[in-house]
Amino acid sequence: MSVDLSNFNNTPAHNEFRSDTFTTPTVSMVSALSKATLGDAVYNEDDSTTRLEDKVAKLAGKEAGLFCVSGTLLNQIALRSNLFQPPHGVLCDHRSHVYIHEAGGLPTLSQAMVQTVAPKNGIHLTLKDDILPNFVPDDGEIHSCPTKVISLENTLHGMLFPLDEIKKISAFCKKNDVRLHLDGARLWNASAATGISIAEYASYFDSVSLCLSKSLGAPIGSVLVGLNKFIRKANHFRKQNGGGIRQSGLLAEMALVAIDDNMAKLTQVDERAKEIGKYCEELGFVLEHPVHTNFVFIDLAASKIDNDFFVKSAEKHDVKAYGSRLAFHFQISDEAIENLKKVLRETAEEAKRNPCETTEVQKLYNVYDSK
Ligand SMILES: Cc1ncc(COP(=O)(O)O)c(C=O)c1O
Ligand SMILES: C[C@@H](O)[C@H](N)C(=O)O
Repeated sequence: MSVDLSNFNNTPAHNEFRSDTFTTPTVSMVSALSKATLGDAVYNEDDSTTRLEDKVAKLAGKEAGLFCVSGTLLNQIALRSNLFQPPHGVLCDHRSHVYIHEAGGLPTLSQAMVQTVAPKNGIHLTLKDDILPNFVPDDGEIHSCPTKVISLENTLHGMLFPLDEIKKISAFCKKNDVRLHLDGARLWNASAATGISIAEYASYFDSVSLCLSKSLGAPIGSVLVGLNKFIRKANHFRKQNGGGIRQSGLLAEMALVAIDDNMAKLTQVDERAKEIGKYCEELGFVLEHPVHTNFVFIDLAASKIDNDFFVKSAEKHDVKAYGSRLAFHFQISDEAIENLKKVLRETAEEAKRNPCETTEVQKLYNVYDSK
């Protein structure tokens, strides 16, 4: 029976700059469904799922992997599995996804206090300037909440976390009985940009979550990697939170193709982001930080940009974009890049004509606008 899969070539993500989470399954991913096994993964009886978990664990040099439907669930069960007895704190960058975008999961699921730090260098946390001044030792001081996990993110807002700093923080954690977690939703991007392997990065962490549904293009899923004992406990918390998946082989086979097909496309995507970052600066825009990988963050206030004007111009030129962030991925078309440049030019002209002084925080999306 031949099935017409050509629809999967017409991705709605061709003009999508809101996020790389909008990437859609390719024909090769959907074709792989025919290979999927149909075991019940809650009983650990699905071969396709096991193959995916083993593949990612091997790539990361870890003993085991756990497939989950989202990076948010993985981060939260990973952090919970690294925590034991409250009072306990999780120290992270003030922009971290585990703090900003996971709906208060840490205080809810882990009863943890989040100790956020704004890095002095504006790019990434350092042991000396950021962690040491804010770390709370577990020294018996009954007024304090000891830091028991440090959670890093690489990339964070598309920015690379330097390996030499990771090494320093990891050594500190080991010396002070603190767990180290990496939100590696885009560690694929970091590895492609630096040439440092996933395993090298992961070797400094107790746990790493890796998303398959962003820059790699799988429709659903992330994999958590760590020691066998840790993954067994994380699986327990996954089930507790309704994350057990039955016939996940269908999703796993698409994710396996995503890894094999799309890792090689990441550096080309970064080049496009850097091209647009440079174009923004040539137009007189101020960027929030350098473009390291697949994100451009425009400082709307410093650039005097009226975000409403930007969004309306984007709509006019068939570009999906909002706010200060432009995300790049392998499914964006050349035409969309040219249309984005038109939007940026128009917005720059408007910012010169009518400099915008409001600094309204742009929501990533407004739930009242969606279904
Ligand atoms: C850095 C980072 N971590 C975790 C997540 C969560 O992944 P998910 O959207 O699959 O819950 C995201 C966003 O998707 C992210 O950008
Ligand atoms: C919004 C956030 O959860 C998502 N990870 C994104 O980067 O678009």
